[in-house]
Formats: sequence, structure tokens, C-alpha cells
Amino acid sequence: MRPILQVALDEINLTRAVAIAKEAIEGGADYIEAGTPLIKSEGMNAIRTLKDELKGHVIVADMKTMDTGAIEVEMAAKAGAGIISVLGASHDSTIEDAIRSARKYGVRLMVDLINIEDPVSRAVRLQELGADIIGVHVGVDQQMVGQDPLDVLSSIRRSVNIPIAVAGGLDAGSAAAAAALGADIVIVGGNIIRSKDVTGSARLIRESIDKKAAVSGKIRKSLDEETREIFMQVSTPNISDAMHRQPAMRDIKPLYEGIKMVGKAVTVQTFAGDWAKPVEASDVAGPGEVIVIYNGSNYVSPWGELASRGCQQKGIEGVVIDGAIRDVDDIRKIKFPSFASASVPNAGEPKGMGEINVEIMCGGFKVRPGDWIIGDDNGVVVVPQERAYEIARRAMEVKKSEDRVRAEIERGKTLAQVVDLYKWEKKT
Ligand SMILES: O=C(CO)[C@H](O)[C@H](O)COP(=O)(O)O
Repeated sequence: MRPILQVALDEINLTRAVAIAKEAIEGGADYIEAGTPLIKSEGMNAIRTLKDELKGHVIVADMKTMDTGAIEVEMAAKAGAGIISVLGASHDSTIEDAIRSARKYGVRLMVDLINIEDPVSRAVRLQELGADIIGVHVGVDQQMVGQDPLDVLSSIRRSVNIPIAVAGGLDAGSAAAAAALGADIVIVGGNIIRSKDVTGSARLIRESIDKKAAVSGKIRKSLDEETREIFMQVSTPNISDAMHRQPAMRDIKPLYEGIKMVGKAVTVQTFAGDWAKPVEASDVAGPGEVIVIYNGSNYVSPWGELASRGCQQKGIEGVVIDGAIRDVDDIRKIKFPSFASASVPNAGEPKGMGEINVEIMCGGFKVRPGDWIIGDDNGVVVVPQERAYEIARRAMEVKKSEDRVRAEIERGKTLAQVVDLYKWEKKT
């Protein structure tokens, strides 16, 4: 039997969720899941509405129940769900009572292994308890720090013989790999529901699942390479949103339009106009790095075109100056990504005060050597190195959501209508 494609509606607006579900069905989705955020936002009404609107399709209630298993299964079953999820991390008594309730109401119970330390032995135990489906699942937040549900799928497949569902950031390639590794149900959320073309994305994933492409021996790029690649694709507003709306470096502006800069910081602490350490930093920095300078004066410059040329030849990504820059016309001509808080014609003197690669303040932000610096036409943001991969992944999720909202606006809605603004204003 060909694997089932289940589309997870991780959405908070029911009207949008129904529209997205219909588009996904057109592309080949079999089961439609009321995602946990949708259930929390709209309650059992979400299940009832999906059941009414999507005749002939199994509706899955992703309840993620942790306690009172029987009551929650009863509620979702009565609303029209055919499969209901409980968490594998719950006590066995919760699972057993949920199973009794599932049997009584003629629905299947999916037990979700999200965040379980030893998923293989828990899966074996859940099979003994009578679970109908094992959910191998890496949650959205776990995906952002690099976890992958396919890492444990084969071992679980070898250990249980009941159906297995797999979820966790799957796309066309990993969905096909999941099917090839023995998944019976392939669950896809973000990569379908946040796509500009939901039907096209669902179709692509449906086709690749059907081909069950052999698991490629894909060599994973280094975390730094992946991080850089993602930062190149997202904007500084996407990154700011991903960091709970963190502001950009204050008063630091791009030198020209169409600028894009991504790199790790080589920092310079210097003093008004002293250009020795800034220019020496171009000998320290290399490809993939950005020189970030605190100079402390908007009236005398520690940097200009000649320093920029030297950096460009070495593959240094750009420069950010809390202070003044000069030769802006020439720097614009060679398009060396540069950001500064002022421009002046006058240079200072090379006195040699200050230090390279120490913690500095730039545009009101602490910057340490190795922190990620991303600049574009909107400004410059700093991402702490420890969270760079996670923030890059979260920024990509922001971008995907915006792509979907943009597609809905292009079909004639306003932003307020698409995001249901009035309903979601903060109540005081
Ligand atoms: O249950 C979920 C999150 O807890 C999601 O529905 C599931 O992970 C599928 O979505 P995605 O493909 O975006 O990971």
C-alpha cells in the first residue's frame, strides 16, 4: 500500500486552514490534521468544520494529550476525528485509558514520540499497550536546533510492526526518504501549508513519496555552511522577527542600495579617527568574515576605499562601522558591502590604539568575535554565535510564512484580513 500523505494544519485561523486544506487535497493529500495550534485556537470546532468541509478525508486531531486521555479522545472522536494523538511521554495509565476510549468510539490512537529520550524502547512498550500508530516526531523547535526524525526511523521500524507516522520538517526529499525507510504515514506541515503554491508543493511531495527515492547518502554540510546559506536567503526583517523583533544596530546605515552581507565578526575597538587597528583587521579577517569597528566619532573616519579594496580582494564580506566612513562614492563603485553611522571626507591618524578581536559595542549591541553579522538595505543585525543556526532556521520559517501571506494578498486580501488582525489584538 502506498504511504499516506497527511498535511498538518499548524495554523491559528480556521478559515485559512480550511482553504489551505482544500488546496493540499487538490495536490494529493490524504489525511488532514488539525494541528495543535489550530485546536488550541479554535477548539473542537476546528475538527467539526474540517470534517464537514472535507468529506471523505480522515481528519486527524493532533491533541498531544498528556493527561485525561479518555476525555480528550472522546471529545475529538465525537467532533469527527478518525485519528487522535496522545504524547508517548504520558504515563502508561493515560495511554491505556486513551486506548480504551479510542476503541469505544471507533477511532485510532497515534502515540507521539516527541522529545522521548529512548524512543525505540518506548515504541516497543507503546505497541504492547495497544497503540494503533507510532508517531516518530521531531518538533518544530527541535528542528531549529538541527534534529531530524529520520535519524531514529530505521531503528523504530525494526522494533515494531504497527503503522508508523513520521513528522518533523519533512520536504520532498526527506518525505521520500521516510517512505523508503518504511513510514506508513508521512506528515508534512510547514513545507506545504506555508508554501506560495500549496497544491503544487503537496503534489511534489506526493510524487516523491510515491517514488520512494532511495535514501541518498547526502553529506550534510557543516553547520556554518548551512547557517550562511540560510542567512543569504532571508532578510534582516525575517531575522529580527525570528529574534522576537530584536532591533537593528542603531543609526548604522548601508552605503548603497541592493546590499547583502553575511559573515562572522572580526571586531575592532579603536578611538576617534585612529585607523591603524581597523586597517590591520583586514590582515586578520578572511573570507566569510565581516570587520565590525567601534570608532566612536561621526566626524573623523578610520576607513575608506583603499582599505575596502584590500578586503574585497581577500574575500572579506564587508565592514560595519560605529563611526564615520569616507570615499563613499568609490566604495559604491566597487560595491564593497559597507555600513556606517556617518560619512565625512577627512581621515584620522594611524596611532595604533585599541584592539582587534575583543568584545565591543557597535550600534548599541554587544558584538563578540565570531558572532554573525547580517546586513542588507534595512540595516544590520547581530546574531549571537551560539544560536546562529537556530535563528537562521527560525528566520527561514518567518520567510516561508510571509511567502504564503503574500500569495493570499496577491489574490486580493489586505494584510489585516489575512492575519485576522482584529481578533488577535492583545487583550488588556
Ligand atoms: O506536530 C507538529 C509540531 O509539533 C507539526 O504538525 C509536525 O511537526 C509537522 O509539521 P512540520 O512539517 O512543519 O514539522
